Amino acid sequence: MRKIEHIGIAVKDLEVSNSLFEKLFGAPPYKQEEVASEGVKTSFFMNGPNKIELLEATTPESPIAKFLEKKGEGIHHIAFDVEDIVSEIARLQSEGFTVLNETPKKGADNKLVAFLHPKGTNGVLIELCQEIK
Ligand SMILES: CC[C@H](C(=O)O)C(=O)SCCNC(=O)CCNC(=O)[C@H](O)C(C)(C)COP(=O)(O)OP(=O)(O)OC[C@H]1O[C@@H](n2cnc3c(N)ncnc32)[C@H](O)[C@@H]1OP(=O)(O)O
Ligand SMILES: [Co+2]
Repeated sequence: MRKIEHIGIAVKDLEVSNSLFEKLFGAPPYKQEEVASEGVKTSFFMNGPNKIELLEATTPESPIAKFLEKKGEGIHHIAFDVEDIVSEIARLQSEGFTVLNETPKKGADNKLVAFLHPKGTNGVLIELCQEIK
């Protein structure tokens, strides 16, 4: 893991939060994208070394919907940039972490992603991201 790729924030209403974070950062989101497989629509701010990802649920079954129900709006996950997600998954599994999807899946912002169960990482949901070249 080389650096934080993005911090994911669960929000109830993406449009409302886009306006709020545009005031905070002084710039609009540089990208908005729906990831149907995750039941989310997202917007990305700060197109640099550390990004902010806002996520709104698009289905009641979405992990974001469940999270909002249980915990309300707030930091949802921390994503780390990895060079080779397949070998990183194998390494983490050998270290005893629970990888929620052994096969990397297509995420937002042109990435392959995988997640670790928060129970094994002191209550913090960790996402691995590999840039699709
Ligand atoms: C891919 C697009 C985009 C990208 O960057 O490319 C994204 O980031 S998409 C983000 C949304 N997708 C995911 O989060 C996928 C991984 N998440 C999951 O598989 C689930 O959310 C899971 C397994 C973490 C929890 O699902 P479950 O059905 O078990 O929900 P529960 O409410 O029963 O939770 C069990 C237990 O975990 C705690 N929990 C849940 N979510 C989080 C979280 N984000 N951070 C910390 N802890 C979390 C929850 O509180 C429960 O704990 P307990 O002590 O039992 O109350
Ligand atoms: Co993410």
